[in-house]
Amino acid sequence: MSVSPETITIFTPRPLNQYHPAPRPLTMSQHYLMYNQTLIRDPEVFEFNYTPDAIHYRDIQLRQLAGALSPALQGASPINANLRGPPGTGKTTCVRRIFSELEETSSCVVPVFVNCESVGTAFRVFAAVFERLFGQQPPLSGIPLQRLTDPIAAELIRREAVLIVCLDDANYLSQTGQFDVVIRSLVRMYENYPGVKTGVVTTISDHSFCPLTVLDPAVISVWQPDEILFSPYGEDEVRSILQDRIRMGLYQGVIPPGILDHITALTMEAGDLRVGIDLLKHSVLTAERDAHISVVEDNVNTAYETARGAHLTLLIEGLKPGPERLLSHIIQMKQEEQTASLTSRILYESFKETRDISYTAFRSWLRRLSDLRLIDIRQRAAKGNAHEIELRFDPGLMENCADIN
Ligand SMILES: Nc1ncnc2c1ncn2[C@@H]1O[C@H](COP(=O)(O)OP(=O)(O)OP(=O)(O)O)[C@@H](O)[C@H]1O
Repeated sequence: MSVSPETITIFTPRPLNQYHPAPRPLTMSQHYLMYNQTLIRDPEVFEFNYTPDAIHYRDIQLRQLAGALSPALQGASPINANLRGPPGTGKTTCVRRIFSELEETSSCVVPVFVNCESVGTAFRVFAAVFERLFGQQPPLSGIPLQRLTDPIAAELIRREAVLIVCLDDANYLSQTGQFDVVIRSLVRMYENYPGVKTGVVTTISDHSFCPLTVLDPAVISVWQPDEILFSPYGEDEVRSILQDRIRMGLYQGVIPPGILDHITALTMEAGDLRVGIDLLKHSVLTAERDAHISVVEDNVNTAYETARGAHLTLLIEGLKPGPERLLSHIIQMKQEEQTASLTSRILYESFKETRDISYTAFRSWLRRLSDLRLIDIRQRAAKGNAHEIELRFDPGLMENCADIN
């Protein structure tokens, strides 16, 4: 929420220019902030679930998603959509935007957003739908799913409404073995409850997760989603998105151009826009703490250490047990310096001694670690198919963040 001059009180942050009384000559003390000054105009802008007004570089994807869901506005079943792309490429942001437009446009569309990382079962998915429709949690847990789907279907029919559920980070449902049952229960609802219309939007950032391998053919034939692809942002795109956040969230001049370049470079290195947004926030807080009126490189570097650790911990915690064990193995080999250069073949041979694993599964776990930018896989020049494996961060730091071994 932005601060307007009318709402300023003694306890609310004031724009910087109100702290510089014009008549007094400039002194060194005016280059430093008072205890209650802030460089942040709108803290909301840096919250992780903030939906920006302008979603740049995603016009095509927004149109595709809107096109798939728009039949719901006429009371018809929407087309299911599957949004795929690496973390931080704007999938969730695009869904939230289209969902809020649907809600503004029609009361006969009920969009429900479910974060599958925290909601891992069909029961909890339908409990979220129940809560959205009735404004309260279902009375019981541990009851048959039908005790939820019956009232949900009746309410949808009563309202003549179309239900659209977004399963954000849907790949997590496969960890609990619930992907098939959740998709099946949603897309085939019309069979048990004639007249009910539903649509499903899935977002998937795990490159190695292929829904078709875990879905029953009978579910696949009804699900049939439009595939919407989200490619990683280039450096100029990252800079411009961050620039936009700066304009919305900070006072003018707080991030000098050279500092934005530095933050952009670090964001590209981390491979996730979230790191850049987090860096902006933490660099500014560090600058405030040091009583600067603009961010300096040291503030960014200090903030980067914190942001990088937090980001790494989140990434590693989100891994499935298989890739996590493989990462742990790579860290161990790197720390023990068993080999000057670690090729995928050497790694496979060594990892295979610890567990029975096919080369195909190994390659897919390796690819997952690379997609998350935890490792680099580089083709070795003039060495046929040999690939070299590098950790993207210091092994000690990775071990600390993951607490794995
Ligand atoms: N095109 C964009 N314009 C402005 N902000 C963006 C854009 N794309 C992403 N963001 C911001 O980057 C952050 C991460 O985006 P988002 O959560 O949508 O990514 P995601 O692809 O869903 O990631 P994940 O797969 O990890 O869930 C959010 O703060 C979001 O506001």
